[in-house]
Amino acid sequence: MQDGNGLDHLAGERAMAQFDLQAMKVYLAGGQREYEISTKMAQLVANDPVFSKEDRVRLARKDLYKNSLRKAGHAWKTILEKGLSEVEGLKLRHFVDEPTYTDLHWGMFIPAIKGQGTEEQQHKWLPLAYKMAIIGCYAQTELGHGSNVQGLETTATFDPTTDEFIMHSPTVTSTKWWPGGLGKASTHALVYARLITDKKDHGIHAFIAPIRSLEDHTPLPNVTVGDIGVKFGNGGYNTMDNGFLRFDHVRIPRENMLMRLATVTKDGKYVRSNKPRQLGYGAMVFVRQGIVIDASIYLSRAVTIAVRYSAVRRQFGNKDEPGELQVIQYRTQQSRLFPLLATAYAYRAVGFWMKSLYADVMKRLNDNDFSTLPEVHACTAGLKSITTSVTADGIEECRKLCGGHGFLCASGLPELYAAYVPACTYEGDNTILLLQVARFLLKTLSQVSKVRPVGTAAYLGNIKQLSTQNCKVSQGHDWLNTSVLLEAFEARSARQAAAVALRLAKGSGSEAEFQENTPELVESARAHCQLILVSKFIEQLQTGTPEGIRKQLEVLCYTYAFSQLIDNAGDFLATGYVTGNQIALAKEELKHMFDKIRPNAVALVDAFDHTDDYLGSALGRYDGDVYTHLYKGAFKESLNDTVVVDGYEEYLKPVLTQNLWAPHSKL
Ligand SMILES: CCCCC/C=C\C/C=C\C/C=C\C/C=C\C/C=C\C=C\C(=O)SCCNC(=O)CCNC(=O)[C@H](O)C(C)(C)COP(=O)(O)OP(=O)(O)OC[C@H]1O[C@@H](n2cnc3c(N)ncnc32)[C@H](O)[C@@H]1OP(=O)(O)O
Ligand SMILES: Cc1cc2nc3c(=O)[nH]c(=O)nc-3n(C[C@H](O)[C@H](O)[C@H](O)COP(=O)(O)OP(=O)(O)OC[C@H]3O[C@@H](n4cnc5c(N)ncnc54)[C@H](O)[C@@H]3O)c2cc1C
Repeated sequence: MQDGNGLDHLAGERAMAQFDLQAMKVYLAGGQREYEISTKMAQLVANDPVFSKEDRVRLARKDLYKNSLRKAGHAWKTILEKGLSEVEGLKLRHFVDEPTYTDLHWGMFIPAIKGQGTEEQQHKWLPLAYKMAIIGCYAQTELGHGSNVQGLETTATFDPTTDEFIMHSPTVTSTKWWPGGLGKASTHALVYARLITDKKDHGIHAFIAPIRSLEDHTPLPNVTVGDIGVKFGNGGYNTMDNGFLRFDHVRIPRENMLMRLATVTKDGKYVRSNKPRQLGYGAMVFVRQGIVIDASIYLSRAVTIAVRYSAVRRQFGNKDEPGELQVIQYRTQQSRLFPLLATAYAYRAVGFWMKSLYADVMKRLNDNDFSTLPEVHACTAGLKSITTSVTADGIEECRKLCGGHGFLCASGLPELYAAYVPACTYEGDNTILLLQVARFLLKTLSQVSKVRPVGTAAYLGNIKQLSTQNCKVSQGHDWLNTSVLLEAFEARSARQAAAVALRLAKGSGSEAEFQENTPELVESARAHCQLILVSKFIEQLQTGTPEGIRKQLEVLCYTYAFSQLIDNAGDFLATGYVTGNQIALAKEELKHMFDKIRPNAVALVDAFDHTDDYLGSALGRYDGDVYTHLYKGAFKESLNDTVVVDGYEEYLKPVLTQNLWAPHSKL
């Protein structure tokens, strides 16, 4: 059997690297300490058979789910027994690499209580949640409404005679539908419902509703709850018990309404705090900011697989070189693959920045400074939208870049895609989120003469200059100036936003006109987000990047920016800021960047430091021994458990042995 020469090829690839691999690993991990924790947790998971990912795509749903419960339980036990810190625990969960109920418990239930609960409520619920004596989920979406949170129908009606809320699901469409962890695991749900006091509807508020017995896990009286069914793909998101939930006049104590933003008194009086009600959406902001770095991780996994495999795989050849060519040598392969590699790096850098942005807004909120909240909302919503869409498409592109073998589950790519693609929908449908960004841009522009825009919208303060001056690039290397690049992205975004704002301003202000312009609004939001991504990638590079990796990061940064410029050339050209010739010059520069990436490509994906266990891919193996493992893998296929397939006697043999023409066949 041919071993594909994989080992030799990747060793040769690694020898070509022109940067400090270790420094890059530390940079991508977010620092030396994070790197050490990551390495330790990756090994811990890889060496523990309970966390094995083998056969995940072959398990029936019940077994898959039970196995995922086993892993989550074992993860929690490991965290406790080893006394792992929060950061270590999160890393452990990361390497277990399976969506599960604990994600929603730690990722949304707890943050929502922290953000919306009073101190007293936090003291009551958080200790229980921290020791997992209760398991919580985030029950917002209903059968009838997901994006339109204000349209939710579940009611929480206050009964002053008993000092309780009556939770009720009045219609089929009011059934809670989708919450992760709700289906089978949760004991409590954070329910978003319409608050009604004295027949008055005060809109959507959050309530903690016990849903399952803490004794035997059975649903509480008048609670109907279960799993919504099998989802897209094998394995993938099917380890999660997304659930449905209905209440039939279920009573919960008044104190179970989270009362930091609004209160209902014992006698039924509704009192709003002076804090913005948007803080009720805080858990979504928290998760959205985290999704950006997650996008980088998912994309980097797919890119690692595709780059390593492209260096191993050989097809055709040319007269000038002996043997067949590695497919990574082909320009078309590079032009599809290297921008994705650069994108994974870009999202990592921007993800780090998002963390600081989030930390800053939290500090301000604690000091009752709400001034940056709209910008942070626009930023988290927009970047969540762009990065998840690009990553989902990028994983699929990597699958195609691996040719036929990419279609096998052994490549790891189909399952990666299935697990990732719902990110385009959860935490806000990506189009809805871009429309939020567009509304923010319109509002900012409408106030620009009175209020100086700040943060990521600051460039809109220069709208006049950006609308009148054009791009000065006359030779390819003029593009290798970050201010020139940034100005191009700023001008394109400012002009797109101004154009649609002007069109709307000329109209009657009706909702119908707004709707008519939503495609342009979404495009302008995308332009704004692409500007943020490019500018923050540049900014991150300019702040203390170690010498041994700076050059490579610059190459990746230009690759990212040029590919964005070229992929969106239509928009750039339509704004009139750049010319066709300037785009052509950028294309040439991009090819030069590919030449610089090529010798470093394998090392650049090695720097993501994904273990073979975590990647779970025969194509993306570190040693490049692809063919041996694809071949060995086939013998794990259950159809090959017997040499003669089950079903032969009943169904194959009769076909083979009847020896008759089909009665009406003309064959
Ligand atoms: C073993 C243990 C180990 C440990 C394990 C560890 C842990 C794991 C850790 C982490 C994992 C974390 C999470 C899990 C990962 C994945 C998630 C999986 C599940 C997903 C869950 C969900 O999907 S939850 C449901 C999400 N739903 C949505 O996103 C709905 C989208 N819709 C909306 O956001 C809104 O309704 C709307 C904004 C689109 C529409 O609103 P509108 O009707 O216009 O709104 P309002 O009138 O309500 O508001 C308008 C004004 O409010 C501003 N605004 C809107 N949103 C926000 C916001 N989020 N923040 C701040 N401000 C906001 C908006 O701009 C308007 O402002 P103006 O009035 O000024 O214009
Ligand atoms: C795997 C997964 C896990 C989830 N986990 C949770 C959870 O834990 N808790 C929870 O509460 N929810 C959860 N959700 C639900 C999720 O948050 C919603 O599905 C999401 O917010 C989208 O809402 P929707 O399904 O109502 O889509 P819809 O809003 O019905 O979208 C359908 C289509 O209509 C378009 N559309 C809708 N409104 C407009 C508009 N105004 N303008 C233009 N286009 C529009 C959308 O862009 C989309 O293309 C989960 C969903 C998934 C898939």
